[in-house]
Amino acid sequence: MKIVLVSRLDDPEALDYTASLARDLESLGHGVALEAGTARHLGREGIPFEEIAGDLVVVVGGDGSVLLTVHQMKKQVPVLGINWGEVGFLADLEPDEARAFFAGRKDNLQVEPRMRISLSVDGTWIGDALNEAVVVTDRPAKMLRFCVWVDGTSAERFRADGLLISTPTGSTAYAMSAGGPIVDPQIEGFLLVPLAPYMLSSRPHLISTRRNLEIALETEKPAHLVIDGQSTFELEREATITVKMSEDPALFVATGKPFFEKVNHKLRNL
Ligand SMILES: NC(=O)c1ccc[n+]([C@@H]2O[C@H](COP(=O)([O-])OP(=O)(O)OC[C@H]3O[C@@H](n4cnc5c(N)ncnc54)[C@H](O)[C@@H]3O)[C@@H](O)[C@H]2O)c1
Ligand SMILES: Nc1ncnc2c1ncn2[C@@H]1O[C@H](COP(=O)(O)OP(=O)(O)OP(=O)(O)O)[C@@H](O)[C@H]1O
Repeated sequence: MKIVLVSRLDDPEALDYTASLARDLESLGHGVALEAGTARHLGREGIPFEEIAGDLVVVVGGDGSVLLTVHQMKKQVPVLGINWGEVGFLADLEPDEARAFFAGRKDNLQVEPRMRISLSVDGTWIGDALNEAVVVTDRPAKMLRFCVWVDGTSAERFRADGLLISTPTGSTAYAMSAGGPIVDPQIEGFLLVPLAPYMLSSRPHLISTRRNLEIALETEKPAHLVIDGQSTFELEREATITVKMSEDPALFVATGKPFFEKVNHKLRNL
């Protein structure tokens, strides 16, 4: 296989581990390259995220590192995360499991697609999100007003600190903290979770990807949209966000660890 390795850069032990994993994978007969930032830290030449291609990207880091890699790749390549982070929900293997995982496989990796959401603001595409897009006010302790349009019908109008538009993958991240449900990643849907809504009762909504979903910002206050904690966009006053299922899902290598076991083990005692 042609494998690209990405390491988190702020931890020398993760970089050392990545270098030794590169040697192990080469000795198993794989073609190994390093992502440019990782390579620079190891004194080698590498490939920028945008140009990553091949059969597999191995990310040594936590969820932030996996999100960054998926966000930066122009063309999605299957990702396998090795958990060198605090939670590592998206990083399935522990460092001591990686060698046995690769020793048992030459090139028959099973890959699971994970839906992403494609986001446009006032008709211009701004990016795809694997976890979520969150709209937040620029001014602390000020509320925004939102209207949610589903198939041209005004479904909900409310004031809140912000609004999360999450994927099922993101349901275990920010959306969970904001009171949203855990959504099986095999379901395709848009999960809307308001942040501190100003009303007596408000419920998260799970909306089919077959519907036309638009979020209108009905406010004069400055706001930002953040994708996966990676990119931030300034929103014009009264911007309209169009939400679609991306045609370019993220691809994750299936390691055989059941999703609901991970929920139980990794998210119970945070
Ligand atoms: N209050 C919150 O829960 C909150 C606030 C801001 C951002 N976030 C999340 O952080 C993500 C960015 O990650 P980061 O590591 O760069 O930021 P970060 O360093 O602020 O960490 C956010 C935490 O969320 C966890 N996380 C991220 N994606 C997850 C997922 N799909 N399932 C379970 N846990 C997950 C990470 O392990 C980490 O512990 C955003 O996409 C957002 O979902 C959460
Ligand atoms: N190759 C890279 N180039 C630049 N920045 C990187 C790279 N890899 C990781 N980062 C950044 O370094 C930080 C590492 O955090 P990461 O989320 O991986 O670990 P963590 O916060 O300890 O774990 P978790 O998110 O699982 O709790 C993130 O902000 C990530 O975006």
